[in-house]
Amino acid sequence: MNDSVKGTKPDVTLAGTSYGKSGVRILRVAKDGNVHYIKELEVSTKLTLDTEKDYISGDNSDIIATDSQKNIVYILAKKFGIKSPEDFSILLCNHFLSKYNHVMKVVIEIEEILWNRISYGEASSQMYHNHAFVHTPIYIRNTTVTWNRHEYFPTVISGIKNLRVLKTAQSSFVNFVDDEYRTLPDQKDRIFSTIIDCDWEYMKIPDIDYDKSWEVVKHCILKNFAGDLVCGTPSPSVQHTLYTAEKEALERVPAINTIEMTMPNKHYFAFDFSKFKGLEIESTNDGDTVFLPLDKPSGVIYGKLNRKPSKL
Ligand SMILES: O=c1[nH]c(=O)c2[nH]c(=O)[nH]c2[nH]1
Repeated sequence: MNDSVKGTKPDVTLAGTSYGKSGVRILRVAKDGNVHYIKELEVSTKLTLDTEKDYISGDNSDIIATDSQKNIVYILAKKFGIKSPEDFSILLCNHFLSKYNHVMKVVIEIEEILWNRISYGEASSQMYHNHAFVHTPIYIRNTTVTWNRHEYFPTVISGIKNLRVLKTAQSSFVNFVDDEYRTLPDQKDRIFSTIIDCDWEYMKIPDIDYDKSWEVVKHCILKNFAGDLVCGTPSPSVQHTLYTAEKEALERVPAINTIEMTMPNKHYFAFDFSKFKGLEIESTNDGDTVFLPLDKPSGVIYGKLNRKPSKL
């Protein structure tokens, strides 16, 4: 037999462990008289213990069952409410670390399922329903909070996922490398469409208003993509638009340390009408026109911006 498959006992070391419950779905209703407020979350918990005996020798005596972890999510939500996904994650981390001395690390991941109050009426006299909501899955709000036992405060990462946007003006892409591989002409006026995933990490400080910060980052992304409501804002490339959005987010939310974003370039190419000889259809982007959405391939543009350490 070949040496590499002989039945010798390998010398091994357990290089990493964690265990928990994923897909813990919860809806919490808070009632202020007839006016109800809801939060729906999908939570995942992960614990790392200070022993490995559960893995190595089958001794379960230190295991906090994943079923118990799930129960803790419901009990803390009932007792303390859900202020924001980030605050609730911090609460859960804190609970696991303070209740169980042998828990060394907690990772809580949450995705929020977004509902808006049902409303009727004109914009100026909009009326909002007391207790009926409409699902608004136009993006996903997510967070990952990691707390190591010996750290004073956890690492809080917040994110927005699947934010799909499109604009029909103020996007160009010109002056890129012109060599034997290039077929793409300069595009002075193109469709710009992308599905944004963005994550940002906060400084390790308490009392951050996570809801407000999240809204500001979302606003920075949308504003740097779309610009002024009437005139828009020019985009010379996906790269530059991504950078300006991240830069404004760091300027406007001092508690954010670092921000990263992926903007796939979902291509929409002008349909080529030039082959239809007898139809006299203009084949330019001027005036009304028709585009071909291209599913694949798409460009993938990524950028991460860190705040420079202060010189103080
Ligand atoms: O904004 C863009 N950036 C690129 O890097 C690129 N590459 C490409 O083919 N089209 C585009 N558009």
